[in-house]
Amino acid sequence: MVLREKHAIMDEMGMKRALTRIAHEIIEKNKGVNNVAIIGIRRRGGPLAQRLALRIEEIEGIKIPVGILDITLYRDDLTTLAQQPQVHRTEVNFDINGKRLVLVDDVLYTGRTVRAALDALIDLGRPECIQLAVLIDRGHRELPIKADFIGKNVPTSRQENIEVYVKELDGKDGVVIQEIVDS
Ligand SMILES: O=P(O)(O)OC[C@H]1O[C@H](OP(=O)(O)OP(=O)(O)O)[C@H](O)[C@@H]1O
Ligand SMILES: O=c1cc[nH]c(=O)[nH]1
Repeated sequence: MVLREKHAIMDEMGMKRALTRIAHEIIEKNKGVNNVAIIGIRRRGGPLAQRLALRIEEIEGIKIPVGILDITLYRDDLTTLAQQPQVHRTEVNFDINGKRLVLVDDVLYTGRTVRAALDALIDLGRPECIQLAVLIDRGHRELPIKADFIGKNVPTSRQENIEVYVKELDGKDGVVIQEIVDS
């Protein structure tokens, strides 16, 4: 896929502010964070989940459990993936039964990744509820999935791609919109 960068839609400060707002919204919606845990979807949902947990700890003074979910084996395009799927470890080292879970990802597009994540979570236990936080909602849903917490709504065409950069994996923070020149 050949991509041409069009413009930046969020810089480092914008990302920080969006995550701080989402942290406040999570606390408000759950009336505190006593029974709340955060789970990021690999890969970029992981660092975003860690940052949200840190922000919540700064605000509420409570350390909440954080996990990372690998959904590779639950994807509905597994049989059509060009390369062999790379399976990484799911790192959820706490009991999700009865927890109020916040699932975190960088981009929400068709909703298929979140669908797969829900499948993976249900295999781990029975949380009290699952909420969804995403940094970018770019529309074009193909499944009945909706985010509870959104950093930024970005209307896109299908000829575009959203790329989220996080310091932990990419050495910088930011979000850019790219044009798919050739698929
Ligand atoms: O709503 P969807 O249509 O499922 O799209 C959203 C997903 O797509 C991206 O992951 P991708 O599969 O591109 O892998 P990546 O995390 O390596 O970028 C992104 O990180 C989301 O997880
Ligand atoms: O634009 C998109 C669509 C899916 N996943 C991304 O990371 N970006």
